[in-house]
Amino acid sequence: MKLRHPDAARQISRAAIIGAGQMGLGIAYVTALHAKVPLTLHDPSPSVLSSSLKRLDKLFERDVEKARISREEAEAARARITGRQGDGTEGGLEGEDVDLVIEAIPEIPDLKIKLFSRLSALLPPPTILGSNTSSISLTRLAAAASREEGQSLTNTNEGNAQAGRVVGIHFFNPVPQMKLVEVIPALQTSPETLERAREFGKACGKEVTTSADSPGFIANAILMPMINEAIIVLEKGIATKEDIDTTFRLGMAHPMGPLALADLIGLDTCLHIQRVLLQETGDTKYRPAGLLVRMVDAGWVGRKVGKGFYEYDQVR
Ligand SMILES: NC(=O)c1ccc[n+]([C@@H]2O[C@H](COP(=O)([O-])OP(=O)(O)OC[C@H]3O[C@@H](n4cnc5c(N)ncnc54)[C@H](O)[C@@H]3O)[C@@H](O)[C@H]2O)c1
Repeated sequence: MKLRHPDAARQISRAAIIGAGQMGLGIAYVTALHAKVPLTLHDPSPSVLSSSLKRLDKLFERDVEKARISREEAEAARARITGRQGDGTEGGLEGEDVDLVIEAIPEIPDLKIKLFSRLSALLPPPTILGSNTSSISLTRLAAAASREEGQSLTNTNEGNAQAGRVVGIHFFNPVPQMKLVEVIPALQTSPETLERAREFGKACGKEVTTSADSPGFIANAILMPMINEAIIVLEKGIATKEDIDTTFRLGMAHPMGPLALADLIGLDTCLHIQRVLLQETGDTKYRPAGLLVRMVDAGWVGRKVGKGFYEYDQVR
């Protein structure tokens, strides 16, 4: 493909990923293996960080055993990943020559807004500030990046440059297997940033789609109401969880049913997304199912803890 913008040709030669949960570690995997970009993987929780690095070792080992990659490729990719405790803004990234940051922290607007505001103060443009958000407005995150000590830089050259390098780079779970990246420009995103994000997605071995900055973008605007409805059908006692999932697997040729998929995504993440959709649209069709809220209250948030709608032996 011909690059339209000279800046878009700038290589990503160093990256940082913030949040080493299920998405952060998957993004680290494809960035190191396919895009061949060295990176630091940050998480405030020492236990999450160490279990994610162990999980990465296992993922590389599994792909070598399955002859998907050679041992040399696996070792070279693993050597590109360094774990670092913290959220990247407390001495983790200062002065680092990073071309791209992708955050994969929880789907909570205030958390992401604070992070973008801190990252923008730390890493000047043209470092791209990417978000793996499933539903939160990139335009809001870009506005947070163009604020300094609470003051808006909107429509100044500096503010435009700060906000123009923010973009949504939305990977799918599990990242090593799923072949899609949804790229979402904020209203402020520059064409160069958009093109570099698309090129990065392709370098990670993914097909890239583009969505406008609208609640839930393409994927979750459609998927989350479906998952929520499946939970409501279960809650009303219309069918068992197995029969709901079987309906989608065998009746609609989905690889997994909506309740099993909700467990894979994480019920906490589903609830956060549903709340963002409700808040952003004001449309009560996005009201989260009561059972979803109760399950999250109970801490039964899916595969990552071993229990959601189903039970799992392997906990991350
Ligand atoms: N789970 C999915 O299927 C899926 C798919 C696509 C996108 N996403 C999006 O990816 C993001 C992460 O989701 P996940 O499933 O990996 O969640 P997760 O709960 O597995 O991981 C989140 C990680 O962020 C860390 N964290 C918490 N607060 C932090 C902070 N302030 N700064 C830095 N790190 C912090 C946590 O320790 C945790 O390891 C969310 O925005 C989610 O919407 C999730």
